[in-house]
Amino acid sequence: MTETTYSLDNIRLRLNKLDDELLSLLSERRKMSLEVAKSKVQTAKPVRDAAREQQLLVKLINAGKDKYQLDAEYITKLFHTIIEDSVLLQQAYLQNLANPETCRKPLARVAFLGDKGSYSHLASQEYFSRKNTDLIKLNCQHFREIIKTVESGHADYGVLPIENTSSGSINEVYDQLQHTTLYIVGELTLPIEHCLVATSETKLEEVTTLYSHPQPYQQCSEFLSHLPKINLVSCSSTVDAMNKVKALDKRDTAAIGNATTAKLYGLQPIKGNIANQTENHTRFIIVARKPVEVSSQIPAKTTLIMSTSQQAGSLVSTLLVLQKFSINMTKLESRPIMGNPWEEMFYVDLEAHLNDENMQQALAELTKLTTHIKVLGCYPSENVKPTQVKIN
Ligand SMILES: O=C(O)C(=O)C[C@]1(C(=O)O)C=C[C@@H](O)C=C1
Repeated sequence: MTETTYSLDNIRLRLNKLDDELLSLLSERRKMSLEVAKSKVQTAKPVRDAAREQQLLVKLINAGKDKYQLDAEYITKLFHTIIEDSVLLQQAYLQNLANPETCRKPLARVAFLGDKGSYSHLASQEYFSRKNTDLIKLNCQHFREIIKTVESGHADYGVLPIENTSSGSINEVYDQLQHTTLYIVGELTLPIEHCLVATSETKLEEVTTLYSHPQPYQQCSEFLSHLPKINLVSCSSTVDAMNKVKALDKRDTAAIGNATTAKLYGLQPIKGNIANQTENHTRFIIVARKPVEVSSQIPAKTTLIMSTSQQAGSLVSTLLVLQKFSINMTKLESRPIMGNPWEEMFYVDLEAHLNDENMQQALAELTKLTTHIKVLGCYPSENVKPTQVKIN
């Protein structure tokens, strides 16, 4: 019996061709998503249609099982990504129609923390590429500088990390929002994949000095607790940390950062996946001098900042208003008010359009119950929650 010979070169050529066909089909699907968006402009239907997504996923899972021997989990994961892309594309189209002024700008000056390759830079690139906008990058050394650069008109937008799934809220950013005249106009969640990075010769056991921004350091605290002898040197950003490690070129020195960025700065990952949680994500907010209009066809978030009187139950009474108007709160954060010891400012993220009737009524009631209240912004929710399907 003759054995089949498998030529790797030949298989790779066939794979290349097939992958190219997949790309072409994905591009075709994107064009259709845009046609759907145009049809939804005419019919005023919401972008998201959970029933249609259910139907689609069930049909695909069954076809995968019966016709193609593809398992349900694989198909679900793949199509959650495809549908997320379709939703975000449609949202971007509708947002451009709702904001013709900004839509006409193919270039935006964007202020963010750190240099090329910092997580804030990656977030800025992803956010603005979805909007088909090229960036003029304005690197900043700290959060206050980002806010000031936008407030003064030197930048159109600022990108700020606001919370992380491992280390929680970024207090410094919340404190900056207390006094700014800027509005939140968008959000983006970025997966953060921390590695220990160093020069190519460095071994993990040799590392005694770690350069890091405090945030990644906190997010990797469990891994770092197993390296008790390590000394931390605090840096202004992950890129700053990598630059310093590269310049020192010492075998006992490492930084925390992203593997792709490390290569950009001549370093290598020596240990991957070092964050406390495998699902390590950071949510960024985008700030600008003018608020945005949010299309009523897409899910929106509204962020409020408020302070209540120092009486028992005063915070509870504000939360009851949200319950009364069926408004879902996705985050509540409290921060001290500078100069007023023991007084707190509350930041509230709501799943609501500012212009909705129930939101307006809730706002009117909240205004009576609070000593200070301000809308920090109403913006498209870019967190596309995957539709769950029951697989038998
Ligand atoms: O069919 C629609 O209504 C679409 O918007 C398209 C689509 C998809 O990409 O398949 C995207 C979002 C909806 O939630 C459902 C399906």
